[in-house]
Amino acid sequence: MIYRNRGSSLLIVEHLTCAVLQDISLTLKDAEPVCLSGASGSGKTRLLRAIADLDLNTGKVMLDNVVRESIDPQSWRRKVAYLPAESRWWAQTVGEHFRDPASVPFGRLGFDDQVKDWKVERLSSGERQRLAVLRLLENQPRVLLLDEPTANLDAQSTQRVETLIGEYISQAKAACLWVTHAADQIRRIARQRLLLENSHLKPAAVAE
Ligand SMILES: Nc1ncnc2c1ncn2[C@@H]1O[C@H](COP(=O)(O)OP(=O)(O)OP(=O)(O)O)[C@@H](O)[C@H]1O
Repeated sequence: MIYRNRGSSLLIVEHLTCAVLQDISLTLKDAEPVCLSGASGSGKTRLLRAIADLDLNTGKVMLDNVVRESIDPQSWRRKVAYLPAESRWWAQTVGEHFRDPASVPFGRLGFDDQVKDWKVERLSSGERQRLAVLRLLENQPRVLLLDEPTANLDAQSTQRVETLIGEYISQAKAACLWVTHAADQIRRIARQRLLLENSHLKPAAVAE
């Protein structure tokens, strides 16, 4: 991945509290992906969902120094975008889930352009995962909250996703919090690593 500059603080979370986490603070800088790890059930998904304001939570969250409360919830969720581990699909065909399918770089994640005519019901879990990444990026988020985005992918697809997201983060000067357990992936992509343990977030070494 190519990272041009050292980033500046883009998303600031202070004293975030939700159903399963208390008093979590963190800062995400632009163009500096942060990997988040932690045991199963430690609250990684809950943390991402709380930052995206998808679950009830309290605390101060700021994007570009603007507090979350002053941005309407729909815009907030577009700017601070959560990619769930299992994506949701509601229309019949893939293309219907994109605003402008003709401009989506399907080829970057190994699809040809006919994929937009595919029925959603035929998609494998890995195809869903790759298409969900493209759908997320189409909204040009400022912050990417990624919940194990390559969990179902082979090595080549994983590399394609890492490269596409890395380029997006660099070019758009976006921030990224990426949940992963894979040590090799953390070494490839992380500028910083956080570990969620006993409801506390602590820094961890990128290479172990
Ligand atoms: N709405 C909720 N209210 C209360 N507890 C919840 C709620 N949703 C999930 N939990 C519990 O909170 C804990 C953290 O869940 P979460 O999904 O964030 O874990 P995780 O770290 O993402 O785990 P995994 O790596 O297995 O996906 C779990 O014990 C889960 O059962």
